[in-house]
Formats: sequence, C-alpha cells, structure tokens
Amino acid sequence: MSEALLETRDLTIRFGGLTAVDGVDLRLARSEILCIIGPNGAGKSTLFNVITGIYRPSKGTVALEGRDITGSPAHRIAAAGITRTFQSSRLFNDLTLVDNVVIGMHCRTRTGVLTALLRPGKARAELDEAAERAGDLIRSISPDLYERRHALAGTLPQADRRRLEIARALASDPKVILLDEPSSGMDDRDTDALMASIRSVMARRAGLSFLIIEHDMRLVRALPDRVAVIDYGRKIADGDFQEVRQLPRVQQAYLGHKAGHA
Ligand SMILES: Nc1ncnc2c1ncn2[C@@H]1O[C@H](COP(=O)(O)OP(=O)(O)OP(=O)(O)O)[C@@H](O)[C@H]1O
Repeated sequence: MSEALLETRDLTIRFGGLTAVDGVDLRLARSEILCIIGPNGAGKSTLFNVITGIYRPSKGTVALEGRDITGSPAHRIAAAGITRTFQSSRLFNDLTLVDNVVIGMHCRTRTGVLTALLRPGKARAELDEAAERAGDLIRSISPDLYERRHALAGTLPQADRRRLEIARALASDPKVILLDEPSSGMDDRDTDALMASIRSVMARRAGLSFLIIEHDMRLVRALPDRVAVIDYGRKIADGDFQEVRQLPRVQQAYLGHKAGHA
C-alpha cells in the first residue's frame, strides 16, 4: 500500500471519564476526499481538534507523509501542511475578502519592519503581490466571489462565507484541508456550488486532499471517494458510501441517536 498522506493510528482522547475519540485509525491518500459522518456528539470535531494539535491525544499517533506530528502545537501542524475550517465562521468581518485570504498566508511578505520603513515601495509591492495571489485563490473557488473581492467579509451571505474560508485555507498552501460541516446552513443550490468549488480546487492542485465532517447526506453521497463513520468516538465503518450506509451497525448508530439519516 502506498504511503498515506495523513494517517492516524489508535487515536484516543479522554476528557475525565469520557473517551471522546476512541482508538481511531484513519488513512487519507493524496488527492482523496474522505467524509467523516456520525451522529451528534460522536466525536468528529474532537477528532479534528486532535489531528490539528488543538488537543493532545491521550494515546495513538498522527502522521503526515509518514512523519509523526503527534502532540505538535497547532501552528507547527498548520505549517507542516494541515489546515482547517471551523463549524463557526472565523472570518474578519471588517476586512475585505482579499485581506481575509492574505491573512491566511503563512509568510505574507518577506519584508521586515525596518525594510518597510526604509523601503516602503518594496513592502507595498510585496503586499500587492499577496493581494493578487489572494484574488487568484478566490477566483479558483468562485468567479462570483472574485467579483466581490473588495467587499467586506461581513456583508457576505453564509454560503459565500464558507467558500471564502476555503479560499483562506488554500492560502497557506496546505497538503490537507479539514472542513467542519462546510454545508451547514446551505440550501441545495449552495451545496452544489460548494461541491463544484471543492472539485475545481482539487483539479488545480495535484495531491491536495480533503477531510470533511458533514451531516448533509446529499454532499456525502456525491462528493467523497470514501466515508468513515464515527459513533461514540469509535470508527464503526469505512468505505464506499453506498456500502457503508447499508451496514446494520451504521443504521443502528443513527437510529440510536435519532439524529440524521445515513
Ligand atoms: N474539551 C472538552 N471537554 C470535555 N468534553 C468534551 C470536550 N470537547 C468535546 N467533548 C465531548 O466529546 C464528545 C464529542 O464531541 P464532538 O463535538 O467532537 O462531537 P461531534 O461528533 O463533532 O458532534 P456534532 O456533530 O454535534 O458537532 C461530546 O460528548 C462532547 O461533549
């Protein structure tokens, strides 16, 4: 089997007596979309928090391209190539779309304070370059969004905010993007546009992979290569959506929680 891009082994985190993530093994290949589904409170967001270094696992490992990154601080994990969005929007409402994306670039400019003071022209040129790149990233997500690139992020409807967050995630040149419920609050048309944006980004970036927590079965059915199901912190299934949804243990997990339908 070829080396996984991202791999967790026996990943576990306990909060007091609660095991929120329990022995999870996940493999994400290059250029793959894997959806994580499961009932409310199953441990999906916590799994993201452990992978991205917000929490240290109680047990188990996380590896990126075969390199162990378990327990590394969040900024190191982001610099290594794993970036994410959150369930709640983290955009700066008072900044333009372009500036929100520029903020997502790790090394926005090479210019230090001294150079900025002594050679303001150079600093300006670097900022212009960053803004142009941010514009390109926004366009790669959506030409409509690009038309509004100088508007304030606070004026955007929910669906566009989600897409702008993906553009910002792309700004750090990641290897893996983790999306936490990207289609929440979207209607079918917005969800279709979101899926088109993700496909278009993948077509432009060889090797880029997505790990997506999602409740919307419309997206889960159509977008990912594979689906992993989490229940009570454990991975209970992993494979093709049509096969996974037929499994009695998956149906039982959803019926048991009376939330969503697989
Ligand atoms: N910092 C924490 N301290 C204590 N318990 C926590 C903490 N973070 C998460 N939990 C618990 O871990 C469990 C899993 O929560 P998590 O938010 O990961 O579920 P989820 O699958 O993402 O749910 P949803 O689909 O509703 O977003 C829940 O019981 C939650 O209360």
